[in-house]
Amino acid sequence: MSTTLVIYNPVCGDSTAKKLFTEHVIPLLHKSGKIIPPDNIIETTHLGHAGEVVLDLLRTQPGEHLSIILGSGDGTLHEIVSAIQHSTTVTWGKTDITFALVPCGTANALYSSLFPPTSTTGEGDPQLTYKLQSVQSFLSSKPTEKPLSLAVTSTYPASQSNAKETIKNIPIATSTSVVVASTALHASILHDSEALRASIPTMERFKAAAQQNITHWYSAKVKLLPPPGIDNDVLLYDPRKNEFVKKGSDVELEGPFAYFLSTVNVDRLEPAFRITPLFTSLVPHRQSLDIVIVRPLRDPSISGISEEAKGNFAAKSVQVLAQGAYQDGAHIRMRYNEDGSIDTTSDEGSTVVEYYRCGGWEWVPESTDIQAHLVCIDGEILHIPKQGKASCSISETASNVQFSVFI
Ligand SMILES: Nc1ncnc2c1ncn2[C@@H]1O[C@H](COP(=O)(O)OP(=O)(O)OP(=O)(O)O)[C@@H](O)[C@H]1O
Repeated sequence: MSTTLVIYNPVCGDSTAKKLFTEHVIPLLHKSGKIIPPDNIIETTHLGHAGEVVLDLLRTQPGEHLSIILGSGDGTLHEIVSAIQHSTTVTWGKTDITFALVPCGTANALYSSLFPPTSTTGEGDPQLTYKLQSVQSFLSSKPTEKPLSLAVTSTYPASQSNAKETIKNIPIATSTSVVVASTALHASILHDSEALRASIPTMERFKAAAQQNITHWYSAKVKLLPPPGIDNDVLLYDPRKNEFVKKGSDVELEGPFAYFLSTVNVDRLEPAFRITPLFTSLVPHRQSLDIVIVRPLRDPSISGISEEAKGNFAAKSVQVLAQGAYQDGAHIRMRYNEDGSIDTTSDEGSTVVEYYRCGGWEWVPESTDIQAHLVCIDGEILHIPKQGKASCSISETASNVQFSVFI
């Protein structure tokens, strides 16, 4: 059995989802013969509402396939997937959910990765045409469905052992990303920008949060794990060859870190911010995470950890993001000259960014570094307990449910 649900978030992005759905999306569905009963058209009224609606439907109308026309940003999609991941009281039969995404959010990372803004075609209003591509695929006679990978991240307490048992591997919190799982600068910005929401209601709060954190170096140890399966390796991008090279079955990295961010399903976090560009230019053969790491001690002009060094390095972190990620992903080719300046044309010198492709990661923060204890999962913030750790791994399903997108 197949059910179609329409869900839109009226307050996401610039709050135009309701108008878009009333004037264009729902009439288009009806015109194409997809009559959606009013009870299956939901305007969300509160945080978490979209997840509640989907769980209710899975409980009352268990079926093999559910299509959701979703008008939102990435946050609402994350809520739906997380609600299903957390629904441990119910064992779902094998279920597929396919989303027809209508980008109505602020960033729309997933939509703009699947439909890069330059690909707009067709007649009429180009902006509207651009936004309806996934719905048009849903309505076509042979829709293409692209499976979504999930990145499941859990935080763990410090291992405690006594004579009888060792208490470990019981997560404190778990959340599921369809876009991003990060620590370091990105997690701090998302965390602090929420705290600034009341005093700076505009997007300027992200800039203010970045300024608060740009000089911080995050003390942690990292382990990268291979994708599931036999004979899989952690891969590191070699810009000279423009290919990934094998780095073995696990890779350990010492901090400090300025930047540590992994993505699934996307090459960008907003239309112009291509932070993991290789996801679309060197397409992965299997489900995996792309990770971008910046470790300041790779800079030849920095000999140790000092406040002065942190201040000097801040400009380079900005350069990686502003002249790299915002310039079509140019940061992956940046190298250090001997004096520490950044070169985008050279083939020599160590890379500024380490770009890995792998199946998961473990982040163990230094207990004295409070900021290193934050993890960002599609905008949701998890807190790693003191002496604990965070662990992230790729997954195909959440609670037996497989997700995909009409493309
Ligand atoms: N009626 C509502 N009132 C308040 N919040 C709502 C309502 N409906 C949904 N929400 C919440 O709005 C939040 C933001 O939604 P969403 O992420 O889709 O948009 P966005 O933040 O604008 O976009 P993006 O994630 O692409 O930046 C979600 O956490 C969702 O739970």
